[in-house]
Amino acid sequence: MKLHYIGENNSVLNSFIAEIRDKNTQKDSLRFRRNIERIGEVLGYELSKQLSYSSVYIETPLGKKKMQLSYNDLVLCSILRAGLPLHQGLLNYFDKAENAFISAYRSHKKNDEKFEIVVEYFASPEIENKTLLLADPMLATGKSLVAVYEAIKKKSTPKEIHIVAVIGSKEGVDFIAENLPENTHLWIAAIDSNLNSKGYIIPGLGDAGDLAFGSKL
Ligand SMILES: O=P(O)(O)OC[C@H]1O[C@H](OP(=O)(O)OP(=O)(O)O)[C@H](O)[C@@H]1O
Ligand SMILES: O=c1cc[nH]c(=O)[nH]1
Ligand SMILES: [Mg+2]
Repeated sequence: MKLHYIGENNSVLNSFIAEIRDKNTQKDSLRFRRNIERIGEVLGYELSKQLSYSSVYIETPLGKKKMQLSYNDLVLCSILRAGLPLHQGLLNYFDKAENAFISAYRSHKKNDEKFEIVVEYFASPEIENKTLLLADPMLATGKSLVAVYEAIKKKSTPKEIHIVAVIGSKEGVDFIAENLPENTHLWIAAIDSNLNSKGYIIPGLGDAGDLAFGSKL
């Protein structure tokens, strides 16, 4: 897996990350969602530099200009719920991409901190031999992304995979590197050192799905 740690260098990206982490600013859920969307736009722009390009002539009212345009068949697949604002940010830039949605949630046994990932809903166009962009803001243990990849693999094999994540843990990054194919790229804005006993990223930001859409039962 090739790691692209975009937040490692100073840029405006880190002011969006600071706002989604900040316990006061993140109370504004509209701003939280919009910041995740803006991070999707920045990561999408960086990712676009790795796509395949060919020459195309564009006719202006006054002449012709040869330009390099990407020709990948993109499928943008996001993991519900927290993936939705990140999906919108990516779609703002990759406006011709096809779209897929998949659900993944943590299922806990009673009074147990251990959990397994349940993947249920999967609505997708054909992914075979296409460029798959898999979006989820949080990469904690990495189990959701791997479970989602296994579910997708049962149906089709993408040509290449680009994971787009906002905040990850070192452990989660290592886990997906071990369990996803070699031609996978990870585009990530921030990597934190720790996970707590409940599998939350420390310091992270809390629960991205709840911050974007409210708490669930
Ligand atoms: O790397 P992992 O340990 O698998 O954890 C990361 C997952 O947890 C979050 O989803 P969550 O289960 O909270 O669902 P939600 O988006 O509905 O809140 C997040 O959006 C990831 O999908
Ligand atoms: O830190 C975490 C871990 C999982 N899901 C989140 O939203 N945050
Ligand atoms: Mg959540």
